[in-house]
Amino acid sequence: MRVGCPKEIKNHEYRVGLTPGAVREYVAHGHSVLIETNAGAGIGADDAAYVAAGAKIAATAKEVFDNSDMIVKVKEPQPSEWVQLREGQILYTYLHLAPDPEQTKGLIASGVTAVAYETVTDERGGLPLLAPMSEVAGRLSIQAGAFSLQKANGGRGILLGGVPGVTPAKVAVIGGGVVGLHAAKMAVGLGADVTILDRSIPRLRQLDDIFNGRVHTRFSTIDALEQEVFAADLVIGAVLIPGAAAPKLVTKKMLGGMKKGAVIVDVAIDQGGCFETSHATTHSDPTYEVDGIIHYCVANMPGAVPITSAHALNNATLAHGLALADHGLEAIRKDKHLQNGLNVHKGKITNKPVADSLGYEMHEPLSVL
Ligand SMILES: NC(=O)C1=CN([C@@H]2O[C@H](COP(=O)(O)OP(=O)(O)OC[C@H]3O[C@@H](n4cnc5c(N)ncnc54)[C@H](O)[C@@H]3O)[C@@H](O)[C@H]2O)C=CC1
Ligand SMILES: CC(=O)C(=O)O
Ligand SMILES: [Mg+2]
Repeated sequence: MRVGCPKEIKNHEYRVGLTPGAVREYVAHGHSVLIETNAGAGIGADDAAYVAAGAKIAATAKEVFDNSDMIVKVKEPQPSEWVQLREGQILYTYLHLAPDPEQTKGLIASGVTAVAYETVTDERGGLPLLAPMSEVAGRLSIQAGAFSLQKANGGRGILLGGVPGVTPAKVAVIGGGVVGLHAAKMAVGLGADVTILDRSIPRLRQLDDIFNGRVHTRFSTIDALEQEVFAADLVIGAVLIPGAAAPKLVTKKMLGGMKKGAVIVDVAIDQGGCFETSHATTHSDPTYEVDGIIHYCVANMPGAVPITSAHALNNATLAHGLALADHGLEAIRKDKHLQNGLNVHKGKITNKPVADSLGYEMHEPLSVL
């Protein structure tokens, strides 16, 4: 198969869909790989490194889109990209369609077969292609929150860990999945007073075991949420209902009960966000204020640390990527986890949470493939 990888064009997105190491694997499987010039610059991989791995270099994104049977990317296609996709081509990348009706229309119109990293599943009920970026974003969320809490950055002016004789800041993490776990690890490491809220009691048990008393866990009711959010200096939004738009758990009214200068980092923003007042921001202008509360809502947080993120992402995407390149649509037909990843095929929506969120008819993957 002809596999292509354009340079990412989203704001401050420095990751790349294929690292040179991944290219070498595709080439070893007999595929040809076309990389847009400078696609790996953000991770320190120049064109020569890709040529050494067996790729050919394309001068433009158009050349990549025109000459590839499968496009491997990181972020959801931007408008200038989705018009270059076509029927018969496979798109393998993050999509986050539920909160993005425009992109969904673009992908439907293109006829492309789009596999979304974030809805591919595994045998243990996890989301293996989302998990590495959730690890990164969870860890980054505390760095972003700590920075935003500094007075000069609009925050309350409190140090997460305090100092001897002064109590630490309170951090509330809403959603104790992968993002929540990694956010809590960093916050605990910095010495903060951390509470994790989740709706899953088995998950709260697991977290209690992992942290061995170093975090508080709370079942997430409206009451519990309100109490923790009102008490917090930093709130991390980390809930997920796979494929679906995030539930708005913290309302605008609740901001009134929070401490002035408190910070929220809504990591779930790529699924629309779990704060009513969240809207997506970019790395160039990551925060804004509503009712005295600083909001950080960057939808591609891992793009800020592309060396870590691109390698972690490629580790996770390689096996299914090779299966798609080796077997084309047959790879999806014979793997229920790739069927869960299929969001759009030949103009039809094939993922139920996406269809339900946006009001489209749902088509079972096997009925359209
Ligand atoms: N902004 C960014 O750059 C990035 C955003 N993300 C996003 O972060 C979000 C979280 O991802 P993961 O941690 O991997 O998901 P996950 O599935 O591992 O964890 C989500 C957790 O939320 C919990 N939950 C669901 N509904 C809840 C509710 N009403 N109250 C409390 N907890 C609830 C679930 O029980 C689960 O434990 C996703 O939207 C993901 O796409 C991930 C990576 C990067
Ligand atoms: C998951 C996601 O949105 C990201 O890594 O940018
Ligand atoms: Mg996004």
